[in-house]
Amino acid sequence: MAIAYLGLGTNIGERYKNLRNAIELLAENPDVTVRKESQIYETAPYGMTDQPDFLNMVIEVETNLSPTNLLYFGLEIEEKLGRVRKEVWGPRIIDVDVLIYEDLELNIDDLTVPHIEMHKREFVLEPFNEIAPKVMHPTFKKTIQELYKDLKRGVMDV
Ligand SMILES: Nc1ncnc2c1ncn2[C@@H]1O[C@H](COP(=O)(O)OP(=O)(O)OP(=O)(O)O)[C@@H](O)[C@H]1O
Ligand SMILES: Nc1nc2c(c(=O)[nH]1)N=C(CO)CN2
Repeated sequence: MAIAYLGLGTNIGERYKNLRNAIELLAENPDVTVRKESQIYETAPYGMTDQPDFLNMVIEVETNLSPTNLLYFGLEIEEKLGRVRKEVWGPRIIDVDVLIYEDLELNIDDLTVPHIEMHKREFVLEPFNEIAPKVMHPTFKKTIQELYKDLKRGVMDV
């Protein structure tokens, strides 16, 4: 069993329901146990700012799925909930990102773990810090709490 952290985001339709549906689908998989859920945060759009506000949260799962299969399962959930991929960073019914998977550092075809942008995103680090401040980012060798503090102070050395 591995511990992994997933970031969920939505800014179209019934946003609260989209998050609940995604968690329900994750929990229905016998190879995934949802262990912790952060609160739900309403966040201003990052990157492409001309789009509706998001609801974001981070969850901790225990899983028998490999990192790649966890990614694929997340993509399956996105499809089931009706996400149509239009533009990178654009509006979405649900986005499931694999943030951290144990202490693995992976850079393979369609998966980079830890998520390549996670340390720059308050909408990820704030909920992550709420449920798992002591988890170590394997590349930067800093805890989530440290990364979150750095981001808030505007430290750009990571
Ligand atoms: N850690 C990861 N978690 C989720 N997707 C990843 C990860 N690493 C690479 N990817 C790839 O990125 C693609 C996600 O594209 P997507 O359209 O969701 O990007 P985005 O959500 O707009 O941007 P971002 O991934 O920066 O949040 C997936 O198809 C997947 O193959
Ligand atoms: N606040 C917020 N902004 C975003 C988000 C998101 O989940 N929350 N996801 C994006 C694409 O991955 C781009 N911008």
